[in-house]
Amino acid sequence: MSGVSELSESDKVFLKAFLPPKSGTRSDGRDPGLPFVTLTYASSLDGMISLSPGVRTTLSGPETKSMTHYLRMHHDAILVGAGTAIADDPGLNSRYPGATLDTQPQPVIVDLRARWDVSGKNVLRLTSGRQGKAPWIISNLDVLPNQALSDAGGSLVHVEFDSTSEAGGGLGVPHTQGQQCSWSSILRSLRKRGIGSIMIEGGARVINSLLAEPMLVDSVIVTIAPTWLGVGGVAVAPSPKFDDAGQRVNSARLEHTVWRQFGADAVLCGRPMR
Ligand SMILES: NC(=O)C1=CN([C@@H]2O[C@H](COP(=O)(O)OP(=O)(O)OC[C@H]3O[C@@H](n4cnc5c(N)ncnc54)[C@H](O)[C@@H]3O)[C@@H](O)[C@H]2O)C=CC1
Ligand SMILES: Nc1nc(O)c(N)c(N[C@@H]2O[C@H](COP(=O)(O)O)[C@@H](O)[C@H]2O)n1
Repeated sequence: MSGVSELSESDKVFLKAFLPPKSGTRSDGRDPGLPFVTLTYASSLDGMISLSPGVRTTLSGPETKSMTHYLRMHHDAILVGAGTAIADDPGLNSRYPGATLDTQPQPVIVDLRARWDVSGKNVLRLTSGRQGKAPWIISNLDVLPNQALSDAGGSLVHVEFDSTSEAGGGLGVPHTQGQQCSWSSILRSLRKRGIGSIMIEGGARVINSLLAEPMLVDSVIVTIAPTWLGVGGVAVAPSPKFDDAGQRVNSARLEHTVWRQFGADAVLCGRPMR
């Protein structure tokens, strides 16, 4: 049993405006070289997404879990960072009723330093059972680092390092977190491979850096669970932002927001203010 059930018609209507347009590409005439990007995650009331770094933590209830699998089915790809792949061993497929191999999202893992060993992991188990697609790895390497991955049909999406990242964190991420690729390069490379829409699930580093790049994000869908994870959890907290006068301002904000209750959880949808 997957524990994923059909959404009600009214739940689907609530989500509709925040889903990628049918063609899978942006509808507003802007950059056709970028996919439609949905940033989506589940948060506690204290803004945490897991109990501590590297710990898989269930926040979504059955209704919001079903919503996540509905959203996955409506995107061409689903992306997580290596930290999430290592911590969660995610399946990265859609278990929504009626999902077929054709409607499965393409799993994408950002793993520049080849930290994630995919051997024996859930995503490959699902690939071999034809319940999901073989993952793509975003890396600046030239060949896939893992034999199990190439045997399963996975592939490498080569993206160069962002030349500004060592100097100060080109994605609004402190430079102590090492070299990185620009989100624009990652997303453009995926678009060139036919990805018209992508659901980005996390983890914290991925979400925080994307919140600093509102031009790249089309929709944000956040599940808010009625619980506090407490000090020491992994927080969604983008880097501080300053105006031209050097005054601290809000790091990011949503507009056109709508809220709805799904079981015990609240779901917030909005568009990043640019
Ligand atoms: N509640 C929720 O909805 C979710 C919770 N999580 C939780 O988040 C935690 C993991 O978060 P983090 O440790 O922050 O890891 P993460 O999943 O954000 O991955 C960070 C890693 O991804 C790579 N990366 C990300 N962006 C990059 C870029 N632009 N260029 C180059 N490399 C890049 C780097 O290897 C980096 O170390 C886990 O505990 C997981 O359970 C993860 C997803 C969703
Ligand atoms: N929507 C949501 N709610 C939670 O409570 C979560 N912990 C997550 N985590 C994300 O889902 C991935 C697990 O996916 P599978 O069910 O194994 O396919 C995990 O890696 C996070 O990206 N999401």
